[in-house]
Amino acid sequence: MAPTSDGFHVYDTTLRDGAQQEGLALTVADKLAIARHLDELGVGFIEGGWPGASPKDTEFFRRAQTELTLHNAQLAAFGSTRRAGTKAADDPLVAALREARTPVVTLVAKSHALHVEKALRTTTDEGLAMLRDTIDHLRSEGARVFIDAEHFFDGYRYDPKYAVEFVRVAAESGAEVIALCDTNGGMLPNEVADAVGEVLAASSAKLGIHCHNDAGCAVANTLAAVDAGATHVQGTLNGYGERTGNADLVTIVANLELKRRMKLLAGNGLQESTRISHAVSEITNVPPYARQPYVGASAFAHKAGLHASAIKVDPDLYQHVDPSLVGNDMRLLVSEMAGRASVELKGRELGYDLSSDREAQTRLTDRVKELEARGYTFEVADASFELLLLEVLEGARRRWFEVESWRALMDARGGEVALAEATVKIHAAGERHVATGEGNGPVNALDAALRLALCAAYPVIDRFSLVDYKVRIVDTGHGTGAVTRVLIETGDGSGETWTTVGVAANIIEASWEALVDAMSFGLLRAGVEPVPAKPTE
Ligand SMILES: CC(=O)SCCNC(=O)CCNC(=O)[C@H](O)C(C)(C)COP(=O)(O)OP(=O)(O)OC[C@H]1O[C@@H](n2cnc3c(N)ncnc32)[C@H](O)[C@@H]1OP(=O)(O)O
Ligand SMILES: CC(=O)C(=O)O
Repeated sequence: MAPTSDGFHVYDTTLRDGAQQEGLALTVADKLAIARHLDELGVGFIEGGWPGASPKDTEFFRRAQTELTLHNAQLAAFGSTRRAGTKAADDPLVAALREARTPVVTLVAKSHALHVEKALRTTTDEGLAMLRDTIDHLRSEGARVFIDAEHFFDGYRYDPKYAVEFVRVAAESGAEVIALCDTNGGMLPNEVADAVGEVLAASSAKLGIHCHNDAGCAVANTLAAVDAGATHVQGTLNGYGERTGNADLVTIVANLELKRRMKLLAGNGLQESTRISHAVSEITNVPPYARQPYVGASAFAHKAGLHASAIKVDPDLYQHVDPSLVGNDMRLLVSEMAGRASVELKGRELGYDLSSDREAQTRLTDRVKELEARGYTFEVADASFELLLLEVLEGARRRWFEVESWRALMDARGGEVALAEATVKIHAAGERHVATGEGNGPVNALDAALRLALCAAYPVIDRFSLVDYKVRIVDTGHGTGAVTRVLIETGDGSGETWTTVGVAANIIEASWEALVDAMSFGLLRAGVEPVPAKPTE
């Protein structure tokens, strides 16, 4: 039976469990900024952290009271139940939860009998008393209380009676939600579904699900729990989290909204999800994962020629959903696996209509395959591909300058390169330009010299800068004589960048080719007229 979305909770724990990811360290300002993005995404609850556990999280909740205006979400403070043998009213960490003044408090409590005995070093009766007492206390202070039943599924396997009793006590004490946690992330979907179904048969509690991805099943387990009757899902943006991460909240929600027809996010949240996922990556400084479902840069990128030929007829033939539903875009990749349809669609993406010129499609496809066999790669070098496309269409390479000669020298002293120097001689705008550049390496010096020579003819070049430079040996059988591929990313200060490729046996020569394409494409983008064409030899 399909679940309904009435009263269904989408609960985000990026700022608490997500922040437990190795290498992720958020400032209070970062946390506030991410909370605003999550609210814009339209989740129902944002777990902000554990007040009292660290000064930063205490500060986050203090500042949230005045600096965070949420339009869709309620803020939740996370913490544990009172310690064994104490009173909730006297527990300093419970006091910090009260002082966070959030509408919701989420308490983590141990639902695995062995963990109560071994980790808390107390009895299961005391474990249940800690749960009951802390819920009572926080409810009497006016908070809505949710429970994270830690290690629930392992605990259910170990001692189902205690695990079910835990859920019953939590619900009877007034907890609104009991989120069953696969804390160690080792469950499989059928195990989760069975346990959720059985607990629901034994209790009327509202159950939630909180999964980790250690067995690669976090999203599948979450969906299995929803199918079995859970009505509260927890996850993190981009699947951040301890070890292999938490269930990716956007993937969960996209699956439920698009495939189960549930409306879960406020407003048009789902359509904003790609943008928000990437905006949060900027804040966390964790590079976006290109193959992330729905929102990754490669999620709707098509490389195989046969796929492109079907997509040309109808994109749905090779896509499980329309990318615009999650704010993503379809992209066509041109490579040695391209066919005519690939280059036609890529051309369309770049603003060129090749649809009626089958012969040009064939020539371009053949040229791409021939160059890729020599080590070029066009799927990431759109700018070099566009220059190639124009060359095929026009029968000649567009040029903005003629290269008379170039050279690069290195001066090594005491075993270290002290200076690299390059001289470039070109003809542009009817004149000969000679420039010398220096740099910390020969490519850097060549870049400086070429830029200087070109600036005299085309002042716009001054805005161009090298953003990234990557080298790869593509023919590993030849040691130092192998073929080298260079990819250069160039920007013009507007935030837009373009990538070009060069291939040669010599790294400097490969870099020069990519640099020439980089400057040429920048001039093309800037609308500068090329010099009159010479036919391609
Ligand atoms: C599954 C999860 O991810 S839950 C979230 C986990 N997150 C974190 O641990 C991050 C924040 N944690 C912290 O800053 C610290 O661990 C604190 C402040 C919570 C506790 O610090 P400390 O007092 O130094 O103790 P420590 O880190 O060793 O934690 C163990 C204590 O917590 C108690 N404890 C552990 N789980 C629970 C629980 N669910 N309920 C009550 N007490 C608990 C243990 O019994 C132990 O108490 P004891 O010191 O009296 O023996
Ligand atoms: C509470 C929690 O994060 C867990 O059990 O995984």
